[in-house]
Amino acid sequence: MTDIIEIKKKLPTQIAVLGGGSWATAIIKILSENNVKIKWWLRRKTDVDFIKKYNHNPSYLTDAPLNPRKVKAYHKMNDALNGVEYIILAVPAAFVPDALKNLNRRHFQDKRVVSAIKGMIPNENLLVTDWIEKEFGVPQTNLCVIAGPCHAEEVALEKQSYLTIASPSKACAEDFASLLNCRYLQAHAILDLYGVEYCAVIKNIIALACGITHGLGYGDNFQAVMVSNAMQEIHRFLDAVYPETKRDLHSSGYLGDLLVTAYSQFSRNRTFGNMIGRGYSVKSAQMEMNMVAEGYYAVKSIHQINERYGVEMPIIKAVYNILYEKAAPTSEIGILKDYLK
Ligand SMILES: NC(=O)C1=CN([C@@H]2O[C@H](COP(=O)(O)OP(=O)(O)OC[C@H]3O[C@@H](n4cnc5c(N)ncnc54)[C@H](OP(=O)(O)O)[C@@H]3O)[C@@H](O)[C@H]2O)C=CC1
Ligand SMILES: O=C(CO)COP(=O)(O)O
Repeated sequence: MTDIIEIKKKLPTQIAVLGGGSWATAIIKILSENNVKIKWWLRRKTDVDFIKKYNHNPSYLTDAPLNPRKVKAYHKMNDALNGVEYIILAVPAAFVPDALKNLNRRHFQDKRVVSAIKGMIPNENLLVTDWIEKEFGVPQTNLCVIAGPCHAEEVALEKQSYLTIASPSKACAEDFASLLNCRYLQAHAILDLYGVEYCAVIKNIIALACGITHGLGYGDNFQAVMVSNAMQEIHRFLDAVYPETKRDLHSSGYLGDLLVTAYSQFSRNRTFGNMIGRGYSVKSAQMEMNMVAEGYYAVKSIHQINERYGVEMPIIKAVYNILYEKAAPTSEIGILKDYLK
């Protein structure tokens, strides 16, 4: 009996990763450092074939080698989900309903679901974990999110990084965090699922705002004040929507996540905002970027959710007006200037 338990302990954990972008690729690289088997679903058959042949993602983090003993690529999602303990979602939020449209509750039964997504499901204005619970009946105790200041590009370079794994279930968060710890990454578990998830969504909008102001010619002095004000904005919103007395917004899962995205050269949200500040239209900025800036979709959801709560969120309002109401960036940021202190 003891022998059987020991053998079971040594069996690799089977994990499905859904999504073929930079973050999915980075997460697979991290997980491959541990005792796991990864079944990786990508939407393009040509990408699946390329990975099988060359053990690299042809389109994102193309230099990161993939370990073929641990990683198998699939084009059929059903095959990728077969027999796994964890399902990691790494498709940008706006595409999640379409990507999962052929799945049902059975596919999620008795599995832990990890959202690596920092965005909202548009139209429904739901956090990804809320949507998964609603659509597939996954209990909250089997849900967690990956957050924290971590860009895929730095993971690919094995630069020391940290992640925060949040779940209302301590076991779920700790078990998953233990699968990520490796020589260049530390993951820690916390219990504030919604707080972390909302903060990760809103910080993308703030990074977009930082890009807009940079594009308009504002400097570091202005950005520092805006980021400080943004943290207060996040604080007010979370207190209204999901109050939690033990939440420490200064920790890296919240403030750290905001800082890295607001300041990093790798941030898609900041890059997208910068183009808007420099005079690109939303359409042309999207076409030029070829990667997804979640903040573009998220600002609409947060703006609409906040219509119910009425929290003072001048930065969110300015970004919403610029992206969805065709307001001129110069005048919106001009108005914002008077709010900030
Ligand atoms: N990149 C990062 O450093 C981090 C990203 N995140 C989050 O991870 C999530 C995924 O982002 P990321 O990997 O960076 O995105 P990328 O922009 O790198 O890649 C986008 C991915 O989405 C796929 N996609 C596009 N349209 C669809 C669709 N209709 N159905 C299914 N898949 C589609 C693309 O496929 P194709 O190539 O075939 O077009 C591609 O695989 C986001 O929520 C992001 O905020 C979180 C932390 C860090
Ligand atoms: O969330 C991220 C890093 O923590 C990625 O941010 P961007 O999507 O702006 O690149």
